[in-house]
Amino acid sequence: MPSEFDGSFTDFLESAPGGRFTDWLAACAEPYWSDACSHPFTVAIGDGTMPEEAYARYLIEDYTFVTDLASTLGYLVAKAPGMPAKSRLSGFLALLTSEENDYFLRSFEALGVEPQVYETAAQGPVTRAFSQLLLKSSGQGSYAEGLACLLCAEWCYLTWGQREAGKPRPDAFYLAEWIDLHAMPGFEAFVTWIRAEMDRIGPTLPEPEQARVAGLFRQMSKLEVAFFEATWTGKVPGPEDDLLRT
Ligand SMILES: Cc1ncc(CN)c(N)n1
Repeated sequence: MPSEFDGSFTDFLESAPGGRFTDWLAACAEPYWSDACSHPFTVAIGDGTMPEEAYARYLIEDYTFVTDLASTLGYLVAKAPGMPAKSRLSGFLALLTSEENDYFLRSFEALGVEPQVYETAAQGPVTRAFSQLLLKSSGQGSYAEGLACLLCAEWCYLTWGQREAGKPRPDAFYLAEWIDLHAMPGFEAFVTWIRAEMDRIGPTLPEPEQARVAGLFRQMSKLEVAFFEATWTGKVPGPEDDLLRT
């Protein structure tokens, strides 16, 4: 778990010479970053204690999130500076809209969630806040801002996915495959690439832009916690909830 930090990247380098820009982002997002990666919902995916009802609730919300994530990737493909980055991002977009989409459809069927439910599901307040942040950052913000949001979402899932992959797989295929999708070598390679891309670009940004990028990563981490919390407990947070505040 990174220690909490609230200084600039230059300050961070003074305390951790040679430190990575992405390590600074994670440290600035504490405690939310670690809370997201270790949320009880993620542990229950791997240890076979996940209630079906909570997982169905999660998948319905997450399908709307992943739909907006696909649009986010479209914006990032357009903004990426050259072919190597466009190729990485579009490769992941292809995976999301094929293999991962297929995973959702098979899981909905197994859990008895009808197409009209997941195709027309209204987003709850957390997913709405997520979508606004993702789509605004990648559509109206800079490449670095959109990339910071993508990094947080995928790095968090790689972190818990790899941890849970160290245990025997649960019986339900929808839990076992969700772990595999987030622990497989191709996914790890993609997250390693996003980190390297952010580590390359981040240090070249002016300080106010670095701070904006760190703020987005922190807000995304907060929303990852709120998302797990809402699907785990079934409680819908109101506007007064700290996790929804920017
Ligand atoms: C909320 C959320 N965050 C991240 C991921 C990983 N793509 C996801 N499926 N859902």
